[in-house]
Amino acid sequence: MDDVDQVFDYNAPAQDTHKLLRSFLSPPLDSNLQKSVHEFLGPDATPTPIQSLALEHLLTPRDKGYRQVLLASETGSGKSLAYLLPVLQHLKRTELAEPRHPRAGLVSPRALVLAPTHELARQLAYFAKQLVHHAKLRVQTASRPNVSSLDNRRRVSASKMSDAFEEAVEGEFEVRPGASGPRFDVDVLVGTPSRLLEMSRGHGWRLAGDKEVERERGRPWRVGRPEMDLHDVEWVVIDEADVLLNRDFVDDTRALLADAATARGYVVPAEGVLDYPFHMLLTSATIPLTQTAAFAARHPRLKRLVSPGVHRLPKTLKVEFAQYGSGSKMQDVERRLRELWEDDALAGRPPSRVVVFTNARTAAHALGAFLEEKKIPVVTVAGWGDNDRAHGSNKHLAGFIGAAPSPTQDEGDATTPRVLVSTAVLARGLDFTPDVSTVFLYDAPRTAADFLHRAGRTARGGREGRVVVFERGEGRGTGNAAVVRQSIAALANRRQVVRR
Ligand SMILES: Nc1ncnc2c1ncn2[C@@H]1O[C@H](COP(=O)(O)OP(=O)(O)OP(=O)(O)O)[C@@H](O)[C@H]1O
Repeated sequence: MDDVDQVFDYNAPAQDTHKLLRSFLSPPLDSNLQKSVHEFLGPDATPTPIQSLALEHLLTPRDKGYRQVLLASETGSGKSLAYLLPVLQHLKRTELAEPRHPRAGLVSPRALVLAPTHELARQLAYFAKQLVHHAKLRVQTASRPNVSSLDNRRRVSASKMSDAFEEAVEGEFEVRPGASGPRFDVDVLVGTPSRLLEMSRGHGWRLAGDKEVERERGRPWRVGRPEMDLHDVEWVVIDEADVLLNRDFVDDTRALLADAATARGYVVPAEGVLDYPFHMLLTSATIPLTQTAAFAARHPRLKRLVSPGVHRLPKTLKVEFAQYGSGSKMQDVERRLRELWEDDALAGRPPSRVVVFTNARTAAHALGAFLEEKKIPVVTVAGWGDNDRAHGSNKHLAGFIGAAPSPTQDEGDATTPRVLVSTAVLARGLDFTPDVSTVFLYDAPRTAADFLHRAGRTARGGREGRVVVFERGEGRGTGNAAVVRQSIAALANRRQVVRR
């Protein structure tokens, strides 16, 4: 695991949040949004520090023009609400004022929310839908990965479209504009950069001109019709920005931003300052030093709203270490699970749910199979196609994440999975239910960011949680275990600079 001082920007000054008002009523939030917030979080909910900062700076902006803002705070501190409230309020207030640019048959969103996985996109869309219940905005997900967008040739009537919007409770509805139908207004469209790019450029755009593909098919590749018009985009939110701007995602993310900017008449410079013609919000639980340099070059106006807890573990999270010896590590996991459930039974609690992270996909599958053999029902999600991952809904995560439909089995049923085994694929952004009070790190985390994000799937929203780090207790590998402990201790001790 890396040296935290070398990877995180501890000098990005955090704001002193003590002076900010701690209420969802002030600064003024529209009453319909207030109502939804209180329905969702309870009548006594107060904003978390990052939410106070966002309400203060984004709800009543002091500067004119398009803003570029980074919201950075620890995992589980409510960043989704922090950015959704200002975006939704702005969209509501301007829904009649802003001239739209209708183009028949295309989805025409006013805000894009980008997330690294389909699961997170669906969960965010579900959450946003709860928030606009009274404000009546239209939120949609574009994340369904298994449906070919060429299906869109099927024409959809206007009434079917609006029915489909109503039915899209879980965010499972695929946006399917008709080829010649009316324009397909969406206020907020949530999706992965790759799916959104496909909507902007047409299905299969990446394969255009690929000689090998053409040779295999025996004919030129035909790119599908674009499904989305980006003229009306006023907001782009990049959730988990440290991931979406890292080397795996940055090309797609930047390409989508460029498409939106171009659609709005801006010539995107290859180098130098990027003044996108829309508001850009970035969120992250970590500020990598590598990105600080990139922001300075391309987004010098970027305003950082940083909570003092950024780069830290949630205060309510306990860290434990479990040593394994020369025997089977999988048996150790099984033993720990059974001990946990025995403790739950003794305390009269329902058996806890546990998320186990491995580093490699093969290890996740092996552990999942081992536990199943031991009659412990498991959901394994380590890659494409696992457990219906591709089927366009979060049903495979039922019981583990809030926005998934409730499990159909009886909660006390011994066949209900209480263990989710996954890899990096579910380590980011997902808001696991309070039932997930324990996270196991089966493999030593490779980086400090991996550790923070995996551990941070529990102890969310101020709730208690526990992360158990499996480490080698003897023989080869103990040196690495010592390094991991040092890095975790450094994370606990290191403080963000605070601007007073
Ligand atoms: N003001 C609040 N009071 C109590 N609970 C809250 C509040 N705001 C959000 N929550 C709850 O806290 C949990 C975490 O919120 P959210 O998923 O937005 O965190 P996050 O900061 O985006 O985390 P991550 O960095 O892991 O993506 C959710 O269950 C949410 O409902």
